[in-house]
Amino acid sequence: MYRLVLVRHGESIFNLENRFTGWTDVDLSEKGVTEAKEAGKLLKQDEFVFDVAFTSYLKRAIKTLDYILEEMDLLWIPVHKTWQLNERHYGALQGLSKEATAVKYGADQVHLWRRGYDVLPPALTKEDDRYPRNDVKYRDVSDQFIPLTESLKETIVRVEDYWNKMIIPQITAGKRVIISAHGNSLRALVKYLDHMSDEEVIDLNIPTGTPLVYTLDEHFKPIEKYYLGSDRRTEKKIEKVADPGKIME
Ligand SMILES: O=C(O)[C@@H](CO)OP(=O)(O)O
Repeated sequence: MYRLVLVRHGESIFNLENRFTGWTDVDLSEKGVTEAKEAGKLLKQDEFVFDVAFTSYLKRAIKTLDYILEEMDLLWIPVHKTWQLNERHYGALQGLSKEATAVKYGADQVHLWRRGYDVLPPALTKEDDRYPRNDVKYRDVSDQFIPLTESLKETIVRVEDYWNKMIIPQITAGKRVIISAHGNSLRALVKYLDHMSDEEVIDLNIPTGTPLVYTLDEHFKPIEKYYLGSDRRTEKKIEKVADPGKIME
């Protein structure tokens, strides 16, 4: 049996402003920092220990992990960073207000873009400043993997590939693993681990800064899964992610 902890970064500046984020490299808000530290405290209180950590190339996830590891006095453990755990790329929606987009295109369309399994948000052009090829972080990533937009289905392909090639070998070697990532890259991983259907994943929303603890059998089949901390708070956070600015009303 293995234990695995997944955590979505604490609230970011774009979460606070209710804007589409994707690969935009925004920082944590003040509340996000507090959430990350609280996640670390909860993990320490419940006597979790990690041998290795994985995160994305985006600072909101990296910093969340750092705050957690600092609380646990584990800043020394190896941390693997990868673009493959980045948030789902939101194409030309990145930076736009979710509320204004819902007013312009309708709440149903925005819901489809946000939660439709194989729905692609409008794509960037290669001339756009937001095109990740222009960002030094991705200089070693080959062109075929640099997105102009991404569906959850496509996000799953890169997350699943990294999980199988890089994370599973660590877990089977007996390492205790924590993964700090993003709302949709974690939806991708949870869908894969839980064998969720394409329909079920539409209603899956991952709360910010809340450790999700998995117990997996030797074939990586989940036996148990729960969020650390108060159920009520987690519920409220999930509701907020499902409907950030009450845009579906
Ligand atoms: O904007 C984003 O990148 C994500 C996560 O913050 O938002 P959503 O929950 O709308 O997919």
